[in-house]
Amino acid sequence: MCTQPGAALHLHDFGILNMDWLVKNVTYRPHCHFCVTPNGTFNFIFAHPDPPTPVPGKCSQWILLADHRRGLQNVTEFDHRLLQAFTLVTEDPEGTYKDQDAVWSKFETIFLTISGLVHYAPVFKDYVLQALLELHQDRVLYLELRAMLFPVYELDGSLHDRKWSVRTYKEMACQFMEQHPDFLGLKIIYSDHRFRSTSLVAQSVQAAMELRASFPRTVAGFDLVGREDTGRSLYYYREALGIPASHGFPLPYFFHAGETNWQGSPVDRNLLDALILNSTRIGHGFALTKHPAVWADLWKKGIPIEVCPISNQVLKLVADLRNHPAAVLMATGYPLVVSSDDPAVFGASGLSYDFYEAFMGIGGLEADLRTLKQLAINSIKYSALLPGERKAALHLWEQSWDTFIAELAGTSD
Ligand SMILES: O=c1[nH]cnc2c1ncn2[C@@H]1O[C@H](CO)[C@@H](O)[C@H]1O
Repeated sequence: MCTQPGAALHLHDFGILNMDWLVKNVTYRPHCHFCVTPNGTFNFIFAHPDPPTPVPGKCSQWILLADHRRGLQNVTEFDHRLLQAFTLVTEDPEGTYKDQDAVWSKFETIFLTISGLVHYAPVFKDYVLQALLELHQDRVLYLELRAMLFPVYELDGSLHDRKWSVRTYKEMACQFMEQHPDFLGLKIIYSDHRFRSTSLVAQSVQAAMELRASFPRTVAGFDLVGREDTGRSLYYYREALGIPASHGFPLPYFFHAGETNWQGSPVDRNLLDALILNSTRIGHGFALTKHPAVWADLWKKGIPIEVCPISNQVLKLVADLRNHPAAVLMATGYPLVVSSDDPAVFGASGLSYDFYEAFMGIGGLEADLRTLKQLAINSIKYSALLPGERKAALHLWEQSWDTFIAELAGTSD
């Protein structure tokens, strides 16, 4: 199914582009080294002439990948091993990931593993362009990216700061838009991990305010990411998250909240704090139906839930999509947007697969073209686009929807 999904509002920086590209393109570039950690996972670095010595006990000596491949009998098998290290895909998911701890552990390891590849400046730029291409081919017209903005490095080890990364995201998006006038760019939701100390999160909130002030059209706001069940609650960070308001600085929040199967824990209570902290949208909001009062209040304020069906299945929040809480939300008319979270890590791509799942599994037997249309319109309506940008996006989307319908009518003749 290649519909007109509109905007992708819930995506994470380096989980969006097919991991095959990292294996086949990036690891074949010159000066790519790898080492192996005591747990058997890979680390990568691009460096010339020599990479810095790894911290003893943390990783083996660096090995130049080109040399390593030259010495191998079966390069395809090695590349397959790399690909397996970059995704959650396995032939035996139930056996491989016995519980949520197992799947989340590998999930976080993947982001660490690919970090040395994607944070190398030339790769970083190409990643953005390639990812936009993949999403654009899937007819996504605009995206909002949760990005951690870790330092990006050059071959000589010099580092770029967050501002450089935001500027580069912006430049790459502009470059892409010049070649694809039917694409409307991206915005960044700067994100920190919910495992960090309160003082570090306070620093990140301040950094978010500075970034938002410097790039008001590119930086949409701030979020806290990472596994909620084992991470810290929004309440835990209340002082840090109160900093913008205490300065009279309107920093929009886009919180992950209630991405849990539990009820009555600080984790599902994140929904309450997301409401109190005026979150613009809620990521996942899986626990929402267990909190009718919060549900009603969020609804009154028009706060949409970002639903990521494949992510919820892979990370084991839902066994049967037909019982996804979003089915209840959709049946009641609660505003939803569908997104794909980290499609590359899940072995999917773009946004279509999640639209398909939402349509087939969550929408029920009466889901039809109107469902798809509403979801796409929601993705533009609830985006962080400015009013003028939103109007343009809606106009562009309507044109592509009309073409899509005409094509559909044509094929059924
Ligand atoms: O579905 C999700 N829920 C919570 N955190 C996530 C999800 N997907 C990705 N990340 C977080 O984003 C970081 C990479 O930018 C990952 O390290 C992971 O913690």
